[in-house]
Amino acid sequence: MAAFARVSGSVGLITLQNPPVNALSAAVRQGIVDSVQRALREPEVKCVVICGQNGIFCGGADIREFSGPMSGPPLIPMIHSIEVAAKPVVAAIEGSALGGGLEIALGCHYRIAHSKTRLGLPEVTLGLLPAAGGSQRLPRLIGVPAALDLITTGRHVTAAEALQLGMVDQVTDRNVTDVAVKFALSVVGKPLDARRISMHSCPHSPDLDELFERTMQHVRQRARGAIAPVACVQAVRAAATLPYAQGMEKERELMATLFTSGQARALQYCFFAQRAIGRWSMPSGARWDTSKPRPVHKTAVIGLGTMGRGIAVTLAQAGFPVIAVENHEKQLMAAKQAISGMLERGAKRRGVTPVLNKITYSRDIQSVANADLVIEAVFEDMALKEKVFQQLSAICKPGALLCTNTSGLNIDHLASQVRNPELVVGMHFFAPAHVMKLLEVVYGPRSSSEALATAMAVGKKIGKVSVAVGNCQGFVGNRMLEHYVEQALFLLEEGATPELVDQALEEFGFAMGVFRMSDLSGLDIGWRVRKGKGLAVPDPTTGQTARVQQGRRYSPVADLICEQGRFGQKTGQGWYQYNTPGSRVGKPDPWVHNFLKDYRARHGLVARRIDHQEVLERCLYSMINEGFRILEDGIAAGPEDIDVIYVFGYSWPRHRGGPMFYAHMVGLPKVLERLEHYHQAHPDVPSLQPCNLLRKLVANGSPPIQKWKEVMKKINSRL
Ligand SMILES: CC/C=C\C=C\CC(=O)SCCNC(=O)CCNC(=O)[C@H](O)C(C)(C)COP(=O)(O)OP(=O)(O)OC[C@H]1O[C@@H](n2cnc3c(N)ncnc32)[C@H](O)[C@@H]1OP(=O)(O)O
Repeated sequence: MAAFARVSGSVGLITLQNPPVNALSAAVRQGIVDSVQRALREPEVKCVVICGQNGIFCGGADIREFSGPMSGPPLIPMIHSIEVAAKPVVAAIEGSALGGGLEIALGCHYRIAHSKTRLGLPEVTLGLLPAAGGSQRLPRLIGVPAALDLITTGRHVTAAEALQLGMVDQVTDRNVTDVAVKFALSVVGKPLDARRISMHSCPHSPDLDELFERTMQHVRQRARGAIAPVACVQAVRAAATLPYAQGMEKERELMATLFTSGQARALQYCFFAQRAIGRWSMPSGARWDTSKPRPVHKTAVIGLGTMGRGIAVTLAQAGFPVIAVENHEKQLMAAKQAISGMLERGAKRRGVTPVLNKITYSRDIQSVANADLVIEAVFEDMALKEKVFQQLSAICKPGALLCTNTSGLNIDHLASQVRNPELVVGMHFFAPAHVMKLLEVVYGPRSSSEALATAMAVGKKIGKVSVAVGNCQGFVGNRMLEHYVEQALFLLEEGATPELVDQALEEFGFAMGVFRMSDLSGLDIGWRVRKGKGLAVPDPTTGQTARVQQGRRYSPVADLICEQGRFGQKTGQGWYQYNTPGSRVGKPDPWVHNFLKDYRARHGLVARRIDHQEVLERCLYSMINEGFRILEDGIAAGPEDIDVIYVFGYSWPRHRGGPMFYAHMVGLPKVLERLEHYHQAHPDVPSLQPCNLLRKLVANGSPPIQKWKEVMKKINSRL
C-alpha cells in the first residue's frame, strides 16, 4: 500500500509501503493513485513528496505478479497523473530506485537522491523493457547515448553518476525525505512545464542513425539470441525519432511481444532462482535459517597455482586477511607478482586502492595455524591433497574450517584424513577464480551444518553466487557436463565436425561451443582426468584405441587428439587451428577433418548427415537427464540450484533459464520421448536412458518446474 500524510503544514507525503523493497504490487499502485488524487484535491496541500519506507524508494514492479493475470491500476496512467499534476511532485529517493520505481521518479517534477542510492532500469535483465514510459522519458532527460547504455544493459548507477547524467537534481547525505520536503516547499508556485519530461524532445545527438546501427550491432552480438536488448534499442530509437505519444505506442507494442515471451519467463525464473539458492538445506534437515556460521576473521590459501592465486585475490578484495602459502620458492615469487598485478588491475577498474597488504606470503604451511578458514588449492591430485589435509589437521587451531578447492574429488575421503571431518567442505571455484561468479559449496556426509553455513556465508561475502551441493563425482556442474561433452564426441564419430556442433550450441546461446571452449581451457586437463579414471587407454587385447570402456560406449577421439600434442589455444592446435600458440581466433582445421575421416574408416563407422536439432537434443537432453538423476540422488536440492550453476558457471544462456527450466519449457514428455528415441538408437550409451525421476514426473502429469520438489517429495514418500 501507500500511506498519505500532511507534513510541514502543506506537503503531501506519500510513502510506498511494501516490504522488503516496496515493489509496485496492485495494492501499492492503488495506494499511490488514491494518495495522488487526495494530494491534488486537498487545498491545504501545496506540493507532494513521494518516498519509500525502510530506506528504499522502490524495487520496481512486483515481478511475482507477472506470472498471473494483472489487476489493479496500471502504471502508465498513474505516472501520467503525477507528471501532469498542477502541484510540484518531488521524488525522495534512497536505497534503490529501479524499473517501475525509477519510472515513477521520472514522472515526478524533481528528483532528490541520497548519496548511497542506486538507480537503474534493469527490465532488460528480466526479458522486458522499461514500458511505463521509461524508454521514452530517460532519453529525453539524459540524451540518447546514455539512455541506450542504461536501458540495454540494465546497469545500476550511483547517485553521483545519476547527478552527472542529469537523472537527479540533487544528491544529499542527509535524510532525503526531509531535504525533499524542504525543497518541495521552495518550488511551490514555480512553472512546471519545463519539468515535465514527456514534453521535452530528445537532446540532439549527432549521427543518430550511425549510433543506433552501431548499438544494435553491438547489442545483438552480446545478446546471444536474447530479444529484450534488441527491443530496448528499438524503443529508444522511437523516443529519439517520434513524438512522445507515438513513442509510447511503440513502447507498448514492443512490451506486448516481450511480456509473453518464453525468454521473459526464463529470466524472471532466474531472478528468483538466484535468491532461492541462498535458502539451502541438507538431507539431515539442517537449513540456512537454523544454522549459524562460525566467525571468519583470518583466511589462508594453500597452493598458489592459477586457482590459488585467484582465490587469494577474491578473499583479499572482500576484506579478508589472507596467508598465502606456496612451498616452491620460484612459484611463490611468480605468484606474488601475479597476485599484485591482479589486485592492482582490479583496484584500478573499481576506482579503489589495491589491498596488497591484505596478503601475507609464506613457504611454510605452519603459518596457517591461526587461520579460521583454510582453502587448499593444490594440484588436482588426491594423494597430494590427502597429504595437505593430514598436515592441516595437525597444524590448524581447533574449529578451523578446512576447505578444498576441487572440481570433483571426493570430499568425504579428504574429511577422513583429519581429526574433525565435520569441518571439511569443498569450495569449487571456477577459473578464473577472481572473475567467475559461481561457487559450488560441497558438503560431505560428515560435514556439519555449521561448516556449510560458514562456507556459504564466506561465499556471499566474497561476492560469489554460492550453491550448496552434495558430494559425488563431479558434483553438479561437471557431473552433467561429462554427458554433454560425451555426446559431442559421439557426434564427431557419427559424422559431425567440431564447427557444426559448436555452431548449433552457439546459435542456442552458449558463449562458446563445446569444442571452442575445450580449446580455450586446454584439452590436456580432461585427458589427465580420463587417464586417472582408467579411461583413455588402449584395448589390452587389440592394442587399438578402445571404443568401449568399462562396459559402455566410449569415444577416444579427444585422447587421440591429445596424443598429437594438440592441447588447444596454448599449443596453437586443438579442435581448431590457430595462427600462433596462445592466439584466440580458431579456424576450422582440415587436419581434424582428415583425422576424423581416417578414424571413422579405421573403426568401420559410416558418416551420416547430422543437423543442429540432433546436436542440441543429444547434448542438452543427455545433460538434463543427468540433472534429473542429480535431483533423484539428492545432490542438488532443487532444479533452481542446477540452473543457477549452469547460468553462472557454464555460460548457459540466461534467457533460456538453465537446463532444467529449458526442459520444463520444451515439455517433459518431449524430452522423455527424444531420450527414448536416442537410447533406442544408441543402447550402449547409458546416459541416454531416461532416468526414473523424469519418467515419474511425466507420469504425474508433467507439473510445472515450481512444483517438481513437491512431486519429488510425494514420489519419495510413496517409496
Ligand atoms: C506496463 C509495464 C509496467 C511495468 C513494468 C515495470 C518493469 C519493472 O519494474 S520490472 C522490475 C524491475 N526491478 C528490478 O529488476 C529490481 C529487482 N530487485 C533487485 O534488484 C533487488 O532486489 C534490490 C531491489 C536491489 C534489493 O536487493 P537486496 O537488498 O539484495 O534484496 P534481494 O534479496 O534482492 O530481495 C529481497 C526480496 O525481495 C524480492 N524482490 C526484490 N525485488 C522484487 C520485485 N521487483 N518484485 C518482487 N519481489 C522482489 C526478492 O525476490 C527477495 O525475496 P525472496 O523471497 O528472497 O526471493
